[in-house]
Amino acid sequence: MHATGELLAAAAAARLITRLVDAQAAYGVASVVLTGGRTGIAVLEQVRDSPARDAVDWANVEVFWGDERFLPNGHPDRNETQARRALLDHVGISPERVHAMAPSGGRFDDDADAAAAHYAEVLAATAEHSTDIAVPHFDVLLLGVGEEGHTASLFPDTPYVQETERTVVGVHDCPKPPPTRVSLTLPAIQAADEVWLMTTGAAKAKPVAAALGGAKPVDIPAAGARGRHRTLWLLDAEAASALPTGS
Ligand SMILES: O=C1O[C@H](COP(=O)(O)O)[C@@H](O)[C@H](O)[C@H]1O
Repeated sequence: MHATGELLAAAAAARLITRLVDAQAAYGVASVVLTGGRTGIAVLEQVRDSPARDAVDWANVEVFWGDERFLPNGHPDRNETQARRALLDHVGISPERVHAMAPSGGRFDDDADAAAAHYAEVLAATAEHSTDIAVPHFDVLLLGVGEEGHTASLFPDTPYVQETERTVVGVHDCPKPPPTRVSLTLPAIQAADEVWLMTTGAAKAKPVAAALGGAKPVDIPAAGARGRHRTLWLLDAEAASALPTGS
């Protein structure tokens, strides 16, 4: 737990740099799944501004997204646009290693389900053969948490959070704008080696306490986000304020 959101973002950025360096030492290429949201983007800005930033060989980082707001290419609210501005435009990423989810108005026009099916194919194309789910090896998958407990674009009490077959879904009628999104499903998220849930602010205290208190994913989707080897909650004091003392 960190005293402020700013400290949390700086600490998470330092962890992320280390995780990517370690993954590159082990495999040559590291892979990260990015999140949108205020905290997720603040972490990327901190990576950008870190003196340790170029300890990472950015040309050998595969970049994916956990969810996307289904908006036109370059829209300021797209998670991709924000991640590019915060970090990707500032480091020597290989364009072919950046796997963004499709925008609306392009190849798939307004069909978010088709965009999701295409992203599932992108993931399957480099899937690990050692697992039974068609996604690549993800070293670290970053997530935010919404006020009602959503994570990626999986909202409570929806069929999307209960999906067991598909790795990517088009998400409709979201309670938080924009209403149409594309999201990894919980099985895809759970295939990552490490899942880091990062959030700040008093409005997140209740969903954080519920998720860590054993809520069902259908009620609090963040409760279902777990990594194969590690699940890390990175919180500021306000977001941690409803947790039992000593946790
Ligand atoms: O819309 C989204 O919101 C969540 C949480 O965002 P925050 O601003 O409350 O931190 C984020 O995790 C997700 O990627 C994004 O699409």
